[in-house]
Amino acid sequence: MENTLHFSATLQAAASPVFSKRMNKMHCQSLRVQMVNYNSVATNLTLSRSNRVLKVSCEAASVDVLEMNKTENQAETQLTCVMKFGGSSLASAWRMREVAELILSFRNERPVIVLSAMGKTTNKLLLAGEKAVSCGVTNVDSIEELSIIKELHLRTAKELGVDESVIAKHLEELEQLLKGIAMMKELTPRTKDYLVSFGECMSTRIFAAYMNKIGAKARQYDAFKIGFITTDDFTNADILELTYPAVAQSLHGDWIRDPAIPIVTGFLGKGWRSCAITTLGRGGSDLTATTIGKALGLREIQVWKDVDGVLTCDPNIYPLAEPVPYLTFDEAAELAYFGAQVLHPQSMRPAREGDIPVRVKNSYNSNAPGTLITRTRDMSKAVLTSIVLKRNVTMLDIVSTRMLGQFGFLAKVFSIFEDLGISVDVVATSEVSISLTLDPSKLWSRELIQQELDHVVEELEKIAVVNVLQHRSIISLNGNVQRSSLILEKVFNVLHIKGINVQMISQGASKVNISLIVNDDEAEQCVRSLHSAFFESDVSELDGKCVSDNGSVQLRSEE
Ligand SMILES: Nc1ncnc2c1ncn2[C@@H]1O[C@H](COP(=O)(O)OP(=O)(O)O)[C@@H](O)[C@H]1O
Ligand SMILES: N[C@@H](CC(=O)OP(=O)(O)O)C(=O)O
Repeated sequence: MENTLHFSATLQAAASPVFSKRMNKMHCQSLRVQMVNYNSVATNLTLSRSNRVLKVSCEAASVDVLEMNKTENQAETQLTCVMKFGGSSLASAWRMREVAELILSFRNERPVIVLSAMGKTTNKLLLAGEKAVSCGVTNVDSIEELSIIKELHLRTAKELGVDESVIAKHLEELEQLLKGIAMMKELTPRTKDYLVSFGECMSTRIFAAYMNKIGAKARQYDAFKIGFITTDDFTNADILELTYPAVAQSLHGDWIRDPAIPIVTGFLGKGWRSCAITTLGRGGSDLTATTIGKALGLREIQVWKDVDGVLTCDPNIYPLAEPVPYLTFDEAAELAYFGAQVLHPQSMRPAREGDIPVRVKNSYNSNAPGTLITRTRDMSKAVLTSIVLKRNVTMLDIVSTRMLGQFGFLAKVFSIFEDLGISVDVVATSEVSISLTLDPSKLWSRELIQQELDHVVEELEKIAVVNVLQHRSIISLNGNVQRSSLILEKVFNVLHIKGINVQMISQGASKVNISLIVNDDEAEQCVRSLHSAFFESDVSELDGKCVSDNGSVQLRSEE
């Protein structure tokens, strides 16, 4: 019945709703799939992607086979994984060398590489842009950040033995752009995106040239030229569905025709109406990586950082933070959403949709196991997984001016936020009042603009008394909410001893998160104490004990 010839085929899935549906069900969004067993074009296709055989009997009579090549070696016809390296992994020529070595050490992988800008280049480009607004055209040459960016990239190219010409045009264009900004005396979100794109465009060009120089055939890609189609929300664009088939076609098509390691710019896209360069929000290269993973139906997505994986809390707040070995997509999304800088908040979505494991690894310590993020994990022993702090949050206490028993109050409040396009983070309600925090992450600066805040308050005051409380922090406790009583008991023990007053508390419907709102100036100390209580002691032993001033657990004093 089935023969075992291996074919690489390009299928026009859009032509067949039945087939598209099946492909979605298999989490195989890629239009290019590998047919392992093949009966006829019209019936009973059995498909596989990389090592996983996805046996699907498909009666898709209208599948169009656009292209079919018989391949002798099935193993080499597909890219296998995506490896993303952030700015922290790529800060210098030395780091680029190490990263190249690391990539090549995975002999059995055929990876797609996604790179961010080198080191702190994105921040420097933004600063240069801000200075250009007010410095005058003739002074653009002397903007310090421009000189630092030029020097870093030229020195890196030189140290790697790569011809400077690979970035010369970009450096020239960058200076022209800054002169344009100086002339216009304004830096719009659209211009900001064009400005920061130079970081990724240059890092990928230097790296691809270096890989070729050392004999590893590589091909550079600008994401905005290979089908990363986004909304036109400059500085925080969303990836559109069209992206998946387009990116799969570009990368897989080139790979089949002429295999070379793809080196893709992270963070960047192309606005579907404007056709201008957009960015996916700070840290957006993680999202580029997971998008490629889903588009190509890859086996694994690796994000390489400068820490041993996702940690139990931000190591900048508490250096004793430890790696979390396993997370679910939902847990990782929650902790990213609540401010853990280690992952982009939207990046888990494509991985979850494609059911592709994400591994967070340390490019400075590749032997560390890192964190594996998958659809499900064993939660039987999990209590608290991580603690995340989001600072400088604005909280609103909104009390209805009407009597008890009035209906429609909540609906009115939320319709005001909807109308003003402001999203709300944490909410707690009673019948006549609502406390909530406003989500600053939609905005480039991650801070709510005062004008917007004034506008919200003005609208809310038509129906309520509003108290604005600024400089608050959200401490988000991610873990097994099935054990919320145990978690809360320990939390309140710690906070009571520390004399910290919780101003609001919310247990999300997501069942992985409990959020506490405290004053900004108490928040870090609070995280440290909670970390000591939960991670530096055996939680099963915590019953009957409490947490001392330094956060360690001891017997209750009255016992
Ligand atoms: N819970 C956490 N786990 C790991 N890292 C965290 C966490 N919270 C904050 N971080 C910070 O995130 C950094 C890694 O993220 P990022 O700077 O975006 O890396 P990259 O530039 O390599 O993508 C770490 O160096 C660490 O300081
Ligand atoms: N360079 C961009 C995109 C990015 O993802 O960077 P990183 O991977 O270094 O966080 C930024 O700084 O936001």
